[in-house]
Amino acid sequence: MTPPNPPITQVKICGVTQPGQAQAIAELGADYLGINFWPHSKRYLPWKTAATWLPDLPPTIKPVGVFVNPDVDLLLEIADTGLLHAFQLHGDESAPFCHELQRRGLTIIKAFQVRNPSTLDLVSTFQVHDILLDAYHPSERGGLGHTFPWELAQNFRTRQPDHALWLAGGLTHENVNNAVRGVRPAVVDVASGVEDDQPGIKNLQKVMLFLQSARNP
Ligand SMILES: O=C(O)c1ccccc1N[C@@H]1O[C@H](COP(=O)(O)O)[C@@H](O)[C@H]1O
Repeated sequence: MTPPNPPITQVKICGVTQPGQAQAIAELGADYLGINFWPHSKRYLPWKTAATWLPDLPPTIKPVGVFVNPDVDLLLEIADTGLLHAFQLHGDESAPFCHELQRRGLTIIKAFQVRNPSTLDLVSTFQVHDILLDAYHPSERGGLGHTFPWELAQNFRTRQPDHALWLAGGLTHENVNNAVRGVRPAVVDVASGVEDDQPGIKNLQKVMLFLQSARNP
């Protein structure tokens, strides 16, 4: 379980598609590696492909699968392999759906797009320890590089201190410093902010700068 208040904010680099880049990101010291298993994502990687190289990653980096409205049987099949540390859900998954997966032993990170303060009321109906807050978009599911008002994330931290807050949405090496100082999330999560113009291909220099800025706020 992710500690709600780690001494240093942890970092997740998300939407990695190449094993060589995954290795390099692990060596740079990222805490979590996100792989996107949603077929409509620009960063999609089929599970069967990821499963061939996930076992080669060093144990210092924890692989997280990103899903949108996944099929339960697929999740359980993947969970049985033991190759993923956690399941990040970016769709309309209900509270009972998440609770049932947790009952079956899966670690769930439930993502919410923060539209306004009432989003946080919805979050409080989920008994899920790890909560990810991302920017709102009327039709897209994530990975867009948009920020949202971080005061709302700060309010969430104050109101729900026992949750591990994962902060996402438009983070870059230039703004993550302020985000960490202002919000004090357990984890910061970035996809597009460490890329140039090819989704799924990371700029390792940006990854390094992001790690430095997140850890030295
Ligand atoms: O990255 C994607 O393509 C994606 C698609 C569908 C759901 C989530 C996705 N990524 C997650 O979106 C947020 C924000 O990403 P960004 O840094 O603003 O590009 C992050 O949690 C990613 O893991």
